[in-house]
Amino acid sequence: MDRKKLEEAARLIIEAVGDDPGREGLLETPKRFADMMEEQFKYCSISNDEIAREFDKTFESPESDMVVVKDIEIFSHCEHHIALMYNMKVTVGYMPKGRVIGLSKIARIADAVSRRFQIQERIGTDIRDIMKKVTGSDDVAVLIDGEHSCMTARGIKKPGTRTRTVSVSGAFKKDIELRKEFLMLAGK
Ligand SMILES: Nc1nc2c(ncn2[C@@H]2O[C@H](COP(=O)(O)OP(=O)(O)OP(=O)(O)O)[C@@H](O)[C@H]2O)c(=O)[nH]1
Ligand SMILES: [Zn+2]
Repeated sequence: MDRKKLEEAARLIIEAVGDDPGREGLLETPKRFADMMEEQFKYCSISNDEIAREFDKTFESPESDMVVVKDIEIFSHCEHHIALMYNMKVTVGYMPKGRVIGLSKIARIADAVSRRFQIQERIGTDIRDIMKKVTGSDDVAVLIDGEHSCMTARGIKKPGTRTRTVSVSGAFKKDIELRKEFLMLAGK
């Protein structure tokens, strides 16, 4: 990431809104802003294939049906306003095909794809597609429930409004009973 540009951008924003980047309280703000951007947008230039390789660790497992990891808390930034998406809970389900992924890796994948300019729908499809690559299973379902500050704190200002999105593939798309079972286990 280009830290110099990030620091310059922060200075320009401070000036543009009419404050003084030279006053004491703001002196270190460009550096802090660059730190924050590096942290929160770490995966902007890292592809889904690379994320899949980073978290590609699976274990042999006896035959099992659905695995569901529920309520993984994430946050992200909408690509339209760079506003915060917050109080987001991600639930991921899949049908293992002989090997299972370490549970923490599912949360790591959800966390990684959130560190980009995003829309909620794409967070879901990114997680689904990476899960397919890592587990070798086509049967993956992702449910996300979240709040968008661009809708709750600015613009139309409707606090409490939540958005739910579902991204499914394979058997979860074809088999309505399986999809219902996932939503039941997801507890929504
Ligand atoms: N589908 C989708 N839309 C999103 C997401 N995050 C933000 N948006 C929407 O992106 C849209 C951008 O609309 P524009 O009309 O270009 O921007 P705007 O004039 O600031 O819109 P308002 O929010 O209505 O004031 C808004 O309707 C946002 O609510 C998301 O994750 N998914
Ligand atoms: Zn927005």
